[in-house]
Amino acid sequence: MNTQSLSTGTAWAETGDLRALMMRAAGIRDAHWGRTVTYSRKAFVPLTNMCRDTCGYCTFVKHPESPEANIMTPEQVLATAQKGEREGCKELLFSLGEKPELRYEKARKGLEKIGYSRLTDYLRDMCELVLAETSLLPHVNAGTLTDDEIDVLRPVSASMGMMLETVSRRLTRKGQPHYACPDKVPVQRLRTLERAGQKQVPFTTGLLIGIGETFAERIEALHAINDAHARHGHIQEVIIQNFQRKPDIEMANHPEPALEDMLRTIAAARIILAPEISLQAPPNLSARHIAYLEAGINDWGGISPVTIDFINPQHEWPEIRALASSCTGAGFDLRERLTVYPRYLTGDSGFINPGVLARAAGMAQENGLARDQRHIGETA
Ligand SMILES: O=c1nc2n(C[C@H](O)[C@H](O)[C@H](O)CO)c3cc(O)ccc3cc-2c(=O)[nH]1
Ligand SMILES: C[C@H]1O[C@@H](n2cnc3c(N)ncnc32)[C@H](O)[C@@H]1O
Ligand code: MET
Ligand code: SF4
Repeated sequence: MNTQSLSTGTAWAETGDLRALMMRAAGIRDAHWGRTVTYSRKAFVPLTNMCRDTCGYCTFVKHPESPEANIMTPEQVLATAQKGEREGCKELLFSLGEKPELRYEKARKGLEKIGYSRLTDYLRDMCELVLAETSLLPHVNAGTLTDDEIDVLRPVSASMGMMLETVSRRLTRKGQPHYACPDKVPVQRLRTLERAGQKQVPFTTGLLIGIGETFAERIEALHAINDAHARHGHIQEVIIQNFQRKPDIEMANHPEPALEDMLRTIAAARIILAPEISLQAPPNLSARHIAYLEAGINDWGGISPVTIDFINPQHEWPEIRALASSCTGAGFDLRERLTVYPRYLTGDSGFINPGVLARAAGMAQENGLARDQRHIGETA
């Protein structure tokens, strides 16, 4: 816990000298993670774009009446997974809308047609299919989860995640991005974080920057994440994601966060969070990724050689070799990692279902990812 932030409010990060702040954060990163920056080679499966929420920034979601609304078939899921496998992916990222069947008759019918009454059960079976038919490790990003949903998904996934995004209740009011989004009520997000910890799921979370939150609210969110981690040890990584403007969203005219704002938030995150929590910012969202390294990140998240980023489709993934050479230019080695971090892969960690753990630990050993991840130049 950073006591300075508690005793002097947020001015130390919000208005203090930016260079000094970044250097302090980079020092913490260097001490724990060295000059290595990682990524996970993944294939992306947007299992469904139907969702009971209507976040003002989301371009991914489609109304069930829209001709673009869909649920991927098992054949489509498997085809994407196999394509990923052929390209050397080790992670299968399921990212999807939340509980559409609870709001829309049409979504309920769509699920019924394929034999399910609940999206989570279909997701579970698709994770199982990927485990049975490919070598990939499923990572589940399905938003808020109940105790029961975590129990259902835990045996068939290596790790899970949910962006906390914000702790601001103000953003759920009319006219705000989280208005009428039951899964974006901060207390529900915080409960999911806590449940994942209680159930020992290696967990990814993060902040969405620039949707109307104050700097103080970001600091509050970082402390909430760190406190949950202090209780359970389950937070493997925190993503600092900038809001991306797109023409087809409610927030089409909302400004994107400035680079300085991102850098201050990244540095504050590195200072507040326990050092073993990996700090991630997406490379495809900004041409400014070198500055993110200088502000203290050590990870780029999942990068796909086979699928587009369905959440921010206007941005292409950086070609992995090109990213490697720009990292080298900045004094960093780009290395691959698994979706789940090495500290959860010991037999007695208590995290991860034993079958999936055995597979992940085997993959880590085989590929030299158990500790110090493999250098990109040796793999490509
Ligand atoms: O390509 C993306 N991957 C996203 N990922 C995936 C992430 O890049 C990697 O899959 C994880 O780092 C695990 O390796 C998320 C995972 C979560 O658990 C929670 C939120 C996200 C958000 C994104 C995202 O916006 N775009
Ligand atoms: C998977 C994650 O993607 C994030 N997400 C959704 N829409 C956007 C956007 N326009 N810009 C940046 N991030 C976004 C949400 O925070 C979600 O949790
Ligand atoms: N619906 C989930 C969330 O918002 C995950 C994917 S968002 C495209 O957290
Ligand atoms: S961001 Fe996630 S929860 Fe919000 S509308 Fe999009 S899919 Fe649904």
